[in-house]
Amino acid sequence: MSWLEAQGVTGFGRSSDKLSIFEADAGQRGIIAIQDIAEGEQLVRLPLRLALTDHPRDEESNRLVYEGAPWSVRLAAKLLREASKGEDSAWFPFIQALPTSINTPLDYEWEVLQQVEDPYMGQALDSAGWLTQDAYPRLDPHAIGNASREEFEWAHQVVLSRTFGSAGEDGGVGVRFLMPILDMLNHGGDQTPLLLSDPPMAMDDVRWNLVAPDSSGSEQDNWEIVLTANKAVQANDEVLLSYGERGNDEFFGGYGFVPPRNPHEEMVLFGDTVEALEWHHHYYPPPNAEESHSETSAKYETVLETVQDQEEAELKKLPASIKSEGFLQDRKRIRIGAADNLDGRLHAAYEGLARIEGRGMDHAFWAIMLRCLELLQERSPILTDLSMLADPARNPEPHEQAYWSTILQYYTNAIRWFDSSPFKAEQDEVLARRPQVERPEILGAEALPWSSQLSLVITFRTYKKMIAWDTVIALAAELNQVPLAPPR
Ligand SMILES: C[S@@+](CC[C@H](N)C(=O)[O-])C[C@H]1O[C@@H](n2cnc3c(N)ncnc32)[C@H](O)[C@@H]1O
Repeated sequence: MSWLEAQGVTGFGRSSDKLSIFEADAGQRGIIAIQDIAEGEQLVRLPLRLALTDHPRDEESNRLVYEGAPWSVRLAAKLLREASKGEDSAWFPFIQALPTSINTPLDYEWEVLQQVEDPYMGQALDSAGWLTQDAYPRLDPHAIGNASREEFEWAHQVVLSRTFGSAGEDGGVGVRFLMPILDMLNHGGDQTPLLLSDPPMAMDDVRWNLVAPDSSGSEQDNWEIVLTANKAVQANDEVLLSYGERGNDEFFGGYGFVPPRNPHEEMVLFGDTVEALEWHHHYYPPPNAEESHSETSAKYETVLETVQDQEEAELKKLPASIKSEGFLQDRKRIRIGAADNLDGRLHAAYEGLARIEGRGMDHAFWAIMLRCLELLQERSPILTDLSMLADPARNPEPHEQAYWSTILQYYTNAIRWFDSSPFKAEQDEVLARRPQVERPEILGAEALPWSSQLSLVITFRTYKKMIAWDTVIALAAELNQVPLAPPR
């Protein structure tokens, strides 16, 4: 704390200040209000020079770290160089306060990770693991303060779970940084009361801003990070910061937690538009059986070109600095979100085909519903997951258990409702057109010992299934074949 004061931090560490660090279960820390806070109050000012930063023009990193290294590797290397200086590092007290172990899925048992069931999350975890494997041997020992592989893995996870980014001039990320105190704030994002499609409430209490010297009003000739209350906070309440409006993959993969009832959660339906069209062709062969192969290809090409032209036009509008290989790859993915949020490209592609093939204009909705049902069929049943989450022997926390019990009831009714609707038989018939694929035998989650890791994995995969079922139900309602929504 005296280090913070010496560095010019105000609003934190003295008995008169309104915020303090608290320690919760399993060594997790957070920030708590120790006095009532009013909305709009400026709470903490942190000089920017306190931050450990990375940006593309950082000369030291450009000299020491291999070309093309991602920002996370550059910042992890910088952290390790400082750590190797011990007490001589200007960041010694900050480094001392970092968690010694960071529990993200990268460290999970293999059996537990098999239960994720989402191939895209699986791929993301593989690439994150591969990135550290690949980076370590490429780093000169000087670049990482002679750190061991384990130390590099630790630093990389620290960076992935604690870095902030400032907005760049072109709309991308400018400077990425690790900042004492700011990095002690836990995430509170948007949260819905029950279903992911319900209206959300913002759970964050504070925001941070980068303030230039002349506009800050402070006497210091320094850029500062200023933490301000978004709303009134009562003494003894935890103070939360939103890490951003993102789907659960980023929270789970990078930070190792799954935010409850996140309205920004998404599920990938296809890797890209080409895959979506191939899938369509398998399930919905041309209505005219006489059609030649080249005629069919020409139709699909036309639709693909139209969608790709739109994609390119959208991409041109985005700042160059965000268009990394990973970003472009990710953008190709076709997702569904909560609240009936369909990817426009998928709808356009299926509607385009329906028009050319003379199918009903509802066809796109039927096809997207079918894809959700297929993905649900490929995974373990949602009701089994919900029964585990609602089981007091597994999930002793009363609020969570009560929530999952209500959700179990809702989806039990919803699935019963769907099964008795006209959609069920029609969609089963189409699904039967495709030969069943042999799937590897994976032990059911019920057979594994319950643990906090397994609980997170089951929670993660359940939210995906909720999104898929919500889409099925929303599309069924849209198609208006059934008069009532499932009872709540
Ligand atoms: C920026 S740090 C926040 C401080 C951290 N709790 C600590 O003890 O140092 C981010 C990490 O905090 C934890 N965390 C943050 N928000 C959380 C949340 N809403 N639920 C559970 N864990 C959270 C996760 O372990 C995450 O990787």
